[in-house]
Amino acid sequence: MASKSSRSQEHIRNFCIIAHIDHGKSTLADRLLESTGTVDNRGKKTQMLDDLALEQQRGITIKARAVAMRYKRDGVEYELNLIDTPGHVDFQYEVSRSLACCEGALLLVDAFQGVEAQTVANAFAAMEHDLTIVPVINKIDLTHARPDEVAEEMMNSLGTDPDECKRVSAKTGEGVATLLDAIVDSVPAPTGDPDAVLQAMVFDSNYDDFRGAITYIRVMQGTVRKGQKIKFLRAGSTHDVVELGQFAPSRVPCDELVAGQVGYLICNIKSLGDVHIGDTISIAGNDPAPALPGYDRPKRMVYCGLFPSDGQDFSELRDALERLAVNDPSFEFEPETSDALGFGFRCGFLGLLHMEIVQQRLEQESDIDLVQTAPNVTYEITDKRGETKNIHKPQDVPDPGDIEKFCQPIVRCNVIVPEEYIGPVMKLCQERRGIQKGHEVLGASRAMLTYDIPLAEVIYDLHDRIKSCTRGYGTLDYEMVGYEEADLCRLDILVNGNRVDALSVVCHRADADRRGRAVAKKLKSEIERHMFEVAVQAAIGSRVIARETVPAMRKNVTAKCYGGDITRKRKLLQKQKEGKKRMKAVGNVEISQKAFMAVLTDGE
Ligand SMILES: Nc1nc2c(ncn2[C@@H]2O[C@H](COP(=O)(O)OP(=O)(O)OP(=O)(O)O)[C@@H](O)[C@H]2O)c(=O)[nH]1
Repeated sequence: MASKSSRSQEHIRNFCIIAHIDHGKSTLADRLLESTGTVDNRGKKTQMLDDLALEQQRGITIKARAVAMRYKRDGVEYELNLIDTPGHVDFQYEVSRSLACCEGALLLVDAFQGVEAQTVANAFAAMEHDLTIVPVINKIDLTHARPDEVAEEMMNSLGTDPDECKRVSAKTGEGVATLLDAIVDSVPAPTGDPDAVLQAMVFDSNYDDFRGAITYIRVMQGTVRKGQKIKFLRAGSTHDVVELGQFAPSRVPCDELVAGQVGYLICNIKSLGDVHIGDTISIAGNDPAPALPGYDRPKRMVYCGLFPSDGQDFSELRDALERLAVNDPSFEFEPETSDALGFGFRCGFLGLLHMEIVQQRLEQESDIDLVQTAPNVTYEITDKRGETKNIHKPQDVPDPGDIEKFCQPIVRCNVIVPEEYIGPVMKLCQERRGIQKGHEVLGASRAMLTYDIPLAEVIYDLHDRIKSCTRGYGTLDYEMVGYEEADLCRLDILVNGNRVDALSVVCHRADADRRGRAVAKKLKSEIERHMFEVAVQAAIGSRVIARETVPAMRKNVTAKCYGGDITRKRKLLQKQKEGKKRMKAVGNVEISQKAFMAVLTDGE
């Protein structure tokens, strides 16, 4: 039932929960919803803010969610707007848009794990948005909880006051009532003139099969009303407000949302592609409010090829990607043909986890068996004519003679490790061409190492290698810092002189010989013998740097059939014909899809 929301701003608090993965954001959100009576604990599903099937399956929060809670104290009713945000570095842009809609942040740290890489990254992001930070130590019910030490670590690494740290157990609910009072008393009320021209920030969106795009907004100034004509300033599109309201935690329509409030709009928008996170909403008429700062098109950091493992599923894969893009506009895809794998798509993702999640969702929601090529990054190349281009595919890199400047994306990595693993982690980062930028002691025999590392050296397996060389205790967080020139080259693979596009890679010139030899050796072992010698070469431009030879077949495979019964010969030739279907011809050489797979999916 629609209700007029006439909340005065002084009784509104907008805050989010930020933390390292698994430190308890979603569980604490459940407790806050319960303690304010927003949900009763009879009907609730745990982690009710994680509603994407994959979130519940993987136990991680992928999409931000907003919920309005009513909290009564001393006869006054407060509206507490909670935004639960993804903690993973891949979704940093969504975290920053959620922070921009809040005045406060609960900085949650596990009472046993202590400060981790994403704790630091998210705390710095909250400070950049001038949010009031409420330090919270969670899981104090754990046997090995060490809240005093963790409070010390937080002071050393984040400058928080140990006496200000709220100590809670999101599992048992201990300390949650005190935390609610701290939110009311510490987080400032929002400002903004409800009578000014409407200016609202889009901080999230999701797709409802019946109502289309649901746009999450924070009203910065003015008032948005049901039936009003509004404009998305960056997208340039205008829409009528069909429904608006808040989530508590399901949708509760109301007549208006005033400056300071967080809620949702429904405008019969059929595709999430028309809703851009970070966009500004204002009136559709003349003199709209100015666009809010901080809007940024999602930066795809990682690309890979996705191909149906069986050629017939191409159209199914296309339909599945289109369906997924409606609900997750942050990844992009375009058709690509590969002489190795046939028809497929080149996809761009926010990061490695995002790529994994999209691939899993595709395979779950459309049960297509996918082949994924090794992920790579976007390079910035300036040619001899001074023209700079972003290159997403290795085969599009120009020949060496036409390259003036070859730049690669660099990320700043924060690695938090127990002191005994500092040596192995430093060695690993140096092997990945990292430049050390910092070494901070965090107390409790832990340290934070900061390295600038090429993104191409991070995306494939640096996170796993850090986990394995620190027995799982190390944590990694990174953020883009820019592009830097490097001595890079395109390494090509030729079969009897014909370049195999799908096998071209970008690598450091110093690595090219090693990688060329390894790929040539692997491909040689996978290519079947022909009636002639097959030369497998690795080359940089016209310079061959490695060669392997597949010797010619010495005898005719059907020879042993002569004199044998005709059916056996026919069966053998039929088998050969079957085998041919899965072959890709490169010049006069036939290479099996298995051979390409062996090379394409290898991270080397
Ligand atoms: N013992 C104990 N376990 C907790 C507490 N809070 C959360 N947990 C557990 O810690 C794990 C992670 O909790 P989540 O709430 O999913 O953590 P999160 O930060 O939302 O994780 P992401 O959504 O992946 O970022 C779950 O198994 C929770 O049951 C607590 O106060 N005490």
